[in-house]
Amino acid sequence: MIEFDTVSKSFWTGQRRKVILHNASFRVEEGQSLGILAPNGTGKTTLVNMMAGLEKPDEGSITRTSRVSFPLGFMGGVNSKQSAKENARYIATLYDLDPDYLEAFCRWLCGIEEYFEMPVATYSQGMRARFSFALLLALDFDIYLIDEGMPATTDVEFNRKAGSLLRERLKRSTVVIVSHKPEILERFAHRAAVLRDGRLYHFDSLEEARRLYDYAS
Ligand SMILES: Nc1ncnc2c1ncn2[C@@H]1O[C@H](COP(=O)(O)OP(=O)(O)OP(=O)(O)O)[C@@H](O)[C@H]1O
Repeated sequence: MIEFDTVSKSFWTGQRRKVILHNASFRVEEGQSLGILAPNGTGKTTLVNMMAGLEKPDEGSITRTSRVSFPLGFMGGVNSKQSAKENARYIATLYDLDPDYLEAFCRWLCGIEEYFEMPVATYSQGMRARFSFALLLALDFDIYLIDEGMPATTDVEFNRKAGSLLRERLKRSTVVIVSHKPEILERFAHRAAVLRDGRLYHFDSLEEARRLYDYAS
């Protein structure tokens, strides 16, 4: 479970206070995937980062009682001076996994050949995305956080392998996905919320959420 209790978050832009969340209280229970619709720039990434524990609220508290993933696509936990191999082996120790397994899994899924032994700083954006996606798939979480849908890389083989693994994983996990496109949420969640002017409006169905979203856009 992830629980937000009277959470507020805003940023000072130098001219005004940009409110992301105002006094929000809600829960994400295991088994109840949630899609959050929000226009660009309204705070999707900030919200997901707070759920992951990467960003702190200004006020209120966030409690996690499940294993919550880092956001799909997040590279913050990867040391770019080290290779994918070194990163994978180190991250395995943090999650109490067999380093040989994590290394072999990421090597197989990424398909980045000799770059697997080179510093992550030398990778293309696509190679980085593949590596972080592989790490997320190698680890087992109860709740997966997805910012703007599945990152489609330009590598067809990777998309095929990672896409089918992710779909399998998500069948038995809970997903929180934020997006500005309702059609992206459809594949993952039935319950939905709309983030608007710092407030989260919750609905039992995506259709209802979509009505408010379309109306207010
Ligand atoms: N550290 C910060 N300082 C000031 N403003 C910030 C900071 N982080 C985010 N913002 C602003 O807060 C707003 C929400 O940012 P966020 O990245 O969460 O939105 P988003 O909905 O994910 O955006 P996008 O759809 O464009 O990726 C944006 O206007 C952004 O410029």
